[in-house]
Amino acid sequence: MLASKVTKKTLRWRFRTRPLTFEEQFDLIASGFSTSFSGAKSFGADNTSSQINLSKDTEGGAFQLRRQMRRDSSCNPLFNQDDRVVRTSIGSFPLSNRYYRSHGHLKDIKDKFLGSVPEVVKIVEVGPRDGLQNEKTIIPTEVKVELIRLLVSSGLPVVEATSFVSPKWVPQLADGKDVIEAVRNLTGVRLPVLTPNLKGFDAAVAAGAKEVAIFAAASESFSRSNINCSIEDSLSRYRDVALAAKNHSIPVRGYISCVVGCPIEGAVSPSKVAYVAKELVDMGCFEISLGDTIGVGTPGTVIPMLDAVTQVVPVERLAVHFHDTYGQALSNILVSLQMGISIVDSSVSGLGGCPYAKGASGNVATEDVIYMLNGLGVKTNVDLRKLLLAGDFICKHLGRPSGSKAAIALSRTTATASKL
Ligand SMILES: CC(C)(COP(=O)([O-])OP(=O)([O-])OC[C@H]1O[C@@H](n2cnc3c(N)ncnc32)[C@H](O)[C@@H]1OP(=O)([O-])[O-])[C@@H](O)C(=O)NCCC(=O)NCCSC(=O)C[C@@](C)(O)CC(=O)[O-]
Repeated sequence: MLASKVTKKTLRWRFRTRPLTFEEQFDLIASGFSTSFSGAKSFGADNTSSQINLSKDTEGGAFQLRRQMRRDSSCNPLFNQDDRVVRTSIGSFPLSNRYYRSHGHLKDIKDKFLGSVPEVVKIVEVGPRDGLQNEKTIIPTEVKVELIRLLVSSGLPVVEATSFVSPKWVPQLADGKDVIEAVRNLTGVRLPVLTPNLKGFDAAVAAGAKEVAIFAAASESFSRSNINCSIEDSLSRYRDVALAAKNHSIPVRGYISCVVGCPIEGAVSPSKVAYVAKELVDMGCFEISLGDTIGVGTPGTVIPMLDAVTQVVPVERLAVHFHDTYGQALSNILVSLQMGISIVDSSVSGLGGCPYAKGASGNVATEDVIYMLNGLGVKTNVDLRKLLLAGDFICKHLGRPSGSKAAIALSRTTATASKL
């Protein structure tokens, strides 16, 4: 054991010859050594190095050992970080992705216990639309545009930018045209917008939108409260939108709200969801996002719903869209992945809710989803560090803490680590 006979000299020797192992690092902490990280190194995974400062109050007083240590990706994640730090309003984030990575043998275990969790998941960021549509105050257009830019720069492949709905119904997104005009030339990302009818579709295309989304519901009452018409009327309206989109070669995504529960009707039958999903696919939607609008679902209700929908729509064309009202979103996402879903909607900092679903709290936070997927070794292309900055940016603007537990914990963990 390292801890029992540790001296300044032996520590120096060990640090010089090789990085400390996982167990040795924990031994050090257990034996009363303090650790902190400092220094500044270049970007890039291969040539970064970390400086670990160790100190211990011994009989002879405190001594410090400072040593440059090559970064070792197999090390304990507590130490597995480079030392660039970003300071934000809610704390300091290490610039490295600070999370507990899966180890090499995970694949076997995953195969055994996690079923068909995909290797790559596409995240559809809905914060600028689903998140901001629910804010009490109107967010300035420049802030929305900057949020989208920050989200895009984090590597998110799809960022739902805004809506072209009636400004009387959703005044928060009345500036959809200005937002799209400002971001339409961003490259390497898809920026869909919500369009409830042909009027919205025409306005979106005129502003430069290259992808649209239509939104139906599996609950009659919710359809009337959200878009002021029955499910059948909405489908007929959406057929017109889908046809117009086809003529413009514009891809259409389809949403279904209330896939497990409705704020007015209660439980929603899986067969109803499957029916609407099939109709949306038949009219030309390339992807269907299944929304638990009021976040009441648990794996117990999500599994039968997905089972019914996957009978009529290929699983690779399905996305899940969970709100975290009851704290069930991540477990619902995990079971969805196990059932073969590989597209997940989420919202930075857990922004959101639906203005026509009373009590619907925020969407699952993108940071929390990425943290979980990173832990599972699932690729997303999203840089968690940059995502944290986007979340910090919007939370600062809104003047409230992040709704992402991972974002809050990462800032706290860093603060604690530097005090150890
Ligand atoms: C669907 C309508 C328009 C029907 O609204 P309506 O009042 O029944 O329609 P209307 O045709 O009688 O139009 C009323 C007025 O709105 C105008 N109008 C009509 N259409 C548009 C348009 N596209 N853009 C701009 N203006 C429009 C129209 O021109 C008219 O203006 P006026 O003559 O009175 O001056 C309305 O109910 C509406 O905009 N609803 C949108 C509601 C909404 O955005 N909800 C949130 C998004 S859904 C969601 O969040 C759930 C989801 C997707 O995230 C998944 C989940 O979580 O479950």
